[in-house]
Amino acid sequence: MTAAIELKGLRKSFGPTEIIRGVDLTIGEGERHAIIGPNGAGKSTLFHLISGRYSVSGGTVSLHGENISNLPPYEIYRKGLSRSFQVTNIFPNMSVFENVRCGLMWVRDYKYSFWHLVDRQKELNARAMEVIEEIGLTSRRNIPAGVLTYAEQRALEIGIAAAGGADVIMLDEPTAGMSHSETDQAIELIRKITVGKTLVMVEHDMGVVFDLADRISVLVYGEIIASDTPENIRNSKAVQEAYLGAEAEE
Ligand SMILES: Nc1ncnc2c1ncn2[C@@H]1O[C@H](COP(=O)(O)OP(=O)(O)OP(=O)(O)O)[C@@H](O)[C@H]1O
Repeated sequence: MTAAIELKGLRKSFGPTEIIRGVDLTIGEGERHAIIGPNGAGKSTLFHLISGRYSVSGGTVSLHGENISNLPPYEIYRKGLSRSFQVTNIFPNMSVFENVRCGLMWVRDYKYSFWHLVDRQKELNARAMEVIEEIGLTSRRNIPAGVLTYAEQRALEIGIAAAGGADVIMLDEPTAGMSHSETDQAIELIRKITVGKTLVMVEHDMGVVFDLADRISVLVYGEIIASDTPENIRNSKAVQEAYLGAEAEE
């Protein structure tokens, strides 16, 4: 298996408290991988360590075999890893179209000269329209993004995360706060938009996780206690005791 992401002995402390306590994890290219675990297990922290928002206290993060530990997020992005945020980070006063186009301008290896931009106007516009079509917002393309419904904003955000051509997409709780039908639509969108890419997501909704993920890692108190197929995770006694069982009892 070729690794899209490889974590080796990864550690993160905040002051004296160690939150991520030696994580080893390999996520294969083209895999859809979910990270689950109880509240406070360190899922978001792990997410931020991979995407470069937090510096690592120990160990390494590799992207396609290259050590990216402690690189700034924009450099990691240029190397092909794109992430969304739990809180939407679109520009509310800009139109849907402009938001997507803006995301596209960050395509890795893109040259940021003005003339280069002008040259690529048509190509950019056409690609932006394709992305908007993919996320089902064609009829909403000219309205300010801030006017979209919550679910539409999340779809836009997922579209922007994928638009730049990154081959590793990280989504933090992509269906949080959605209704059942919105969640179903989001699952389909994520499936569609990540074809041929690697997906890493943190998600609380077990329906989403078991529906989308090829493999699931279970993080408990900063350690991965299991990393396996959905079926094996569902049947794992250790996981049930540490996490799923505890949830079922709630
Ligand atoms: N910047 C920070 N400074 C200090 N402590 C932090 C920081 N970020 C997270 N923590 C602590 O690390 C622990 C893990 O938090 P984290 O948000 O990574 O967990 P999580 O598994 O994502 O939780 P949840 O499912 O509730 O979102 C928590 O005890 C939290 O208080």
